[in-house]
Amino acid sequence: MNPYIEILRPGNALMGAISIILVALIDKTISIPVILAMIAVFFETSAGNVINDYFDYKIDLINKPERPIPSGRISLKNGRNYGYSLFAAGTVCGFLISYITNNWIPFGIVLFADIILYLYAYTLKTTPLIGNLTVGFMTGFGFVFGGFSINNPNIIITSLFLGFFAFVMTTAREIVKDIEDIEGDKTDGAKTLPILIGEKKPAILAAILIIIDSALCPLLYYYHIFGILYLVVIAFAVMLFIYSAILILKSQKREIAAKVSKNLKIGMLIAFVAFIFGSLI
Ligand SMILES: CC(C)=CCC/C(C)=C/CC/C(C)=C/CC/C(C)=C/COC[C@H](O)COP(=O)(O)O
Ligand SMILES: CC(C)=CCC/C(C)=C/CC/C(C)=C/CC/C(C)=C/COP(=O)(O)OP(=O)(O)O
Ligand SMILES: [Mg+2]
Repeated sequence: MNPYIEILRPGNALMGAISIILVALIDKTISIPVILAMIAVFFETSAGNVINDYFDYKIDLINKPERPIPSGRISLKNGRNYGYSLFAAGTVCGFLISYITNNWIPFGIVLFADIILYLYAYTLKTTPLIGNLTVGFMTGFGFVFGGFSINNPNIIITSLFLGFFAFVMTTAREIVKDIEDIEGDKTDGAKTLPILIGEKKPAILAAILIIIDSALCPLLYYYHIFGILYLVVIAFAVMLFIYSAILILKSQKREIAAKVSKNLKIGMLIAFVAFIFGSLI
């Protein structure tokens, strides 16, 4: 794959863009602001990933040497400038949404995302739990950004609901990823939770977050945000989430953490499908 595409982590960027569609599906609208919001989140998620790899150069030489920057396929300078360009493109999209809708909250949200995603990569990532909460919050905030871009009060409230679930599950996955990356993070002096208090307690915290999200997700049906098909499909995601929670409680070995991280990502994708089916029936 072209390194300038690979470094975007296009799968994640697409997931971020799809989170906007999921909100728009509930409102059953597709508009220029919605399309611009999808593009904005794609660019902001991509920018966050690129600037993250720029600052993670030393860690990734150990943890992920095959990535574009540590492998030398993209120079540090080009990686930095590429990240800045993506932030600029996302910001322009945010400005256009606000200009079209005459509502300056979306533009404000994108400017906030520019700052937070840069700060995460530059420093927040190495602070215990704050880094995990930052990524979780920004992931959930993508849904809220979609709600404000549609600018319908009912949808804004629903987007907050969806954002909460994304926030909790992504935070849990970030903690699991820190357990997986503990060796590389140690070389960079990162103060992640597993480095500070060992792997067991972070594993318990991640499992609690996963179980909370899984226990509360039927509320999206109970409050009529999604129809009955949502319940049928989300059941498969919940089974995978619960299985992941049990796995990480039983063992915090790197390969188990990697497997749990992958399972949680798959569960998130199944949750996306549940949201889509739940919006239709
Ligand atoms: C129980 C329930 C309803 C859960 C909902 C979970 C849900 C829908 C989560 C949404 C996640 C989302 C919108 C992700 C978008 C982009 C993304 C993957 C953001 C976080 O990525 C950061 C991560 O560290 C990237 O690492 P990797 O995936 O290993 O490249
Ligand atoms: C609210 C708006 C306008 C956009 C939201 C944009 C979204 C969805 C952001 C989600 C959070 C995100 C993509 C963060 C990027 C930084 C990142 C890749 C975090 C994980 O990096 P590390 O902790 O270094 O782990 P790895 O690099 O090993 O994956
Ligand atoms: Mg990184």
